[in-house]
Amino acid sequence: MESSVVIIADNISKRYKSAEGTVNAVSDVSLTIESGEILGFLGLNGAGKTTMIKILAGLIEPDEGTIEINGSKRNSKLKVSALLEGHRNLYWRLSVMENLEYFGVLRGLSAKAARQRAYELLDTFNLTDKAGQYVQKLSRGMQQRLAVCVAMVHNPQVLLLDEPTLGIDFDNTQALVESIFKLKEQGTSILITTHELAVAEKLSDRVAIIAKGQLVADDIKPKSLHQNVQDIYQLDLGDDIDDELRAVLAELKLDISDRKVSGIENEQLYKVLDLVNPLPIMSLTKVVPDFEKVFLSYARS
Ligand SMILES: Nc1ncnc2c1ncn2[C@@H]1O[C@H](COP(=O)(O)OP(=O)(O)OP(=O)(O)O)[C@@H](O)[C@H]1O
Repeated sequence: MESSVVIIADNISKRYKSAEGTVNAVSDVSLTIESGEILGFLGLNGAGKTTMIKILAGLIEPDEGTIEINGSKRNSKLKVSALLEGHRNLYWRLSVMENLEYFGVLRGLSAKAARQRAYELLDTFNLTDKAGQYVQKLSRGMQQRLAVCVAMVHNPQVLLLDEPTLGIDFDNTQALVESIFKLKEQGTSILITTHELAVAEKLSDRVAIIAKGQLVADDIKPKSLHQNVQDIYQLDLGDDIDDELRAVLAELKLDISDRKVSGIENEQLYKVLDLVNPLPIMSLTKVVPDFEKVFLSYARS
């Protein structure tokens, strides 16, 4: 299928004025979201991700630049739906189904159409058995999954998700990742911000990176996110490290505990394996590089 562009953000800038001065939250950012893709939009805290999402969703106006949705300059809030970080747009005293019906009708669906769409979404998000449950009785992770359903109830073309997996447990994160993938398969274009590299890697077709308000990359293949960062290894040994060996390893600036050596860089690996000999090696693991290191590598390059 040939891809087409759904959103074009062209030279967007946004400044905030406060008592301390002016913050350039977003500077001259141009970005596209293509039909049916998941774009990972990554950056450190304060990089400008939420500001950009609010602009794309038409919730705030940029100081400069334009947003084009399906070739039209007019921003349509119905075509683009956003779930902002920490905002669960739910009524706690209503049931799951009542929330979906209420928000569906609010956004222009008939009650019947809202209910039908609600059943489809609950199926996609594995929440069908919770339809009658009060929201306040759901776990945090389920509430978050329902919040994404509510954002999707009127079937927007584009979904913007700001840190959707923040503060939810592993099982709910997995469930949410799978459901987001299903939304993509159903034709929704999605932009997602996350601090979890594994989530970005699993979901994104393409990754864009923003640092201090500026776009530093917009076409990274998720699997090559780590390309500028050295591999780091952890070595687990079958016997205790004695004081003499500990002193030698400490000189290499490694993290050492009784039977474990971590923080080993690529070029140190063979030297470390030589030094620990004859201690038995139980395992040697490549550690996923830390989020900040990956981002700083792009921000600096
Ligand atoms: N309403 C506001 N008034 C003043 N400054 C703001 C406002 N909103 C955001 N900022 C500032 O703009 C910059 C970008 O913030 P933004 O929330 O867009 O970043 P972010 O990448 O989403 O960060 P996080 O990951 O922490 O949510 C930051 O320096 C922030 O302090």
